[in-house]
Amino acid sequence: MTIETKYSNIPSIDAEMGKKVFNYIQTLTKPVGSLGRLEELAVQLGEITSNPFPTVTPPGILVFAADHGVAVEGVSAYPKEVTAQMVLNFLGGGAGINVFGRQIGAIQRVIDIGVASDIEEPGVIQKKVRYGTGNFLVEEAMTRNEVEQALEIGFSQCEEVIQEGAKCIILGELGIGNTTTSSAMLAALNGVDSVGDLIGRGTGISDEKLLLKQQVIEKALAERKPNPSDPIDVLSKVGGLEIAGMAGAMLAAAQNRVPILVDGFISTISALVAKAINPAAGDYMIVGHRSAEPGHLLALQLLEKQPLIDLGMRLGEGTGAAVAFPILQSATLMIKEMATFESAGVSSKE
Ligand SMILES: O=C(O)c1ccc[n+]([C@@H]2O[C@H](COP(=O)([O-])O)[C@@H](O)[C@H]2O)c1
Ligand SMILES: Cc1cc2nc[nH]c2cc1C
Repeated sequence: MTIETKYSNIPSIDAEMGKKVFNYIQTLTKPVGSLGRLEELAVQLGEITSNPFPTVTPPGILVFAADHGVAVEGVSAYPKEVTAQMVLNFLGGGAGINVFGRQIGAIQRVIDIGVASDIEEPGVIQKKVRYGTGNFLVEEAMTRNEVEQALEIGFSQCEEVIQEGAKCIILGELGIGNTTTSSAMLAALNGVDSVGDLIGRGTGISDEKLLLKQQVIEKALAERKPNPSDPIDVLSKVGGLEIAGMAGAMLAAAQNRVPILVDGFISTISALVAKAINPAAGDYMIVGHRSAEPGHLLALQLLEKQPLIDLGMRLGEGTGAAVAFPILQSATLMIKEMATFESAGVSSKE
C-alpha cells in the first residue's frame, strides 16, 4: 500500500456546518464582524468538528523527541545530550511546555521516537525507531521504512490521546539540530538548493556557525538530492524522526476531525509533510504562532496559513501553540455563551 493510500481516509470539512455557525454568529450581541478573526476561527472549528458548538478542551499535547546525526557538524548552540536531558526535564514537569500545558489543562505526553541514548525513566513513551538519524551530510538520515514507522507511531499516539478525550491536538518536539533538518527539508520541499533565506540561529548560534549551517545544508542537498514531490524521500534523505512522528499525528487528528494547532518552524515542516501526503489535512490546521526562526515565514506561505500570535518565541516543544490556545478557546466560548439579540432583548442593526 502506498503512503498516500494508507493516509487517504481524511473526511472533507463540513462546509454546511461552517455556514450554520457563520449565520448563528450574526445573531450574537455585537456589531456585525466585530470579533474579527475569532469569528473566522469559530466557523473553521465548526467546519472541522462538524459541530455547531465546537469545543477544544481539553487539548492534547504530544511532544516527540529525537536526535539528529547532523548535530555532529556543530550546527547547534547546545550539545546533542540536551535532547535526552530535556526529556527528563519534561518528565519532572519543568519544561516550558509543561508550564503552559498545565495552564491550559492539557493532556501531555512525551514520546522517545529516536533519542540517541536510552531513557530509562518511567513516564516516557518508548517508541524509539533508531538511535538518532544518520548525519545527512554523509549518508541518508534514515530508510524509507523507518520514515513509515515514525509516521505510524505518530498516528497511533495521536489516536490514543484523542481516545483519552483530547479535543484539539498540539504537536511539539525536542531535537538538538532540528532547525538544520527543518531548513534542509523546507528547501527540498520547495525545490530550491540555496538556503540563505531559510536558515536561522535556532537555539542561538554565532555568525560563524550560521555560515557553517548554510554550507552543511547546501552540500547535503547536492549530495542527497531529495525528490521535492516525494515527502517520504525528503524525510528519509534529510529529515528527522520527530518531524515524521508529528506529521503522522497530524494525519490522525485530521482523520478524526480534531483541530490541529500547529506550533513553530519544525512543527510547520511536519504540517507541510502531512499536507503533501494528504492535502485534505491542511483544512484541519490552525497555526498558533509565528516563530522567530526566519524560515518559518516561507513555511507558512507554503502552508497558506496566518499565525494567530507573534511573540518572538523560538523554543519549540509546542509552546507557541499552547500560548495561542486560549484564543481558540475564546472562539468556542463566543458561540457557546454569548447572548443573541433576541435572547437579550437588544435592538439589531437598523
Ligand atoms: O519551533 C521553533 O520554531 C524553534 C526554533 C528554534 C529552536 N527550536 C528548538 O531548539 C532546538 C533546535 O535548535 P538547533 O539550534 O539545535 O537546531 C529544538 O529542540 C527545537 O525544539 C524551535
Ligand atoms: C534548554 C533547551 C530547551 C529546549 N526545548 C526545545 N529545544 C530546546 C533546546 C534547549 C537548548
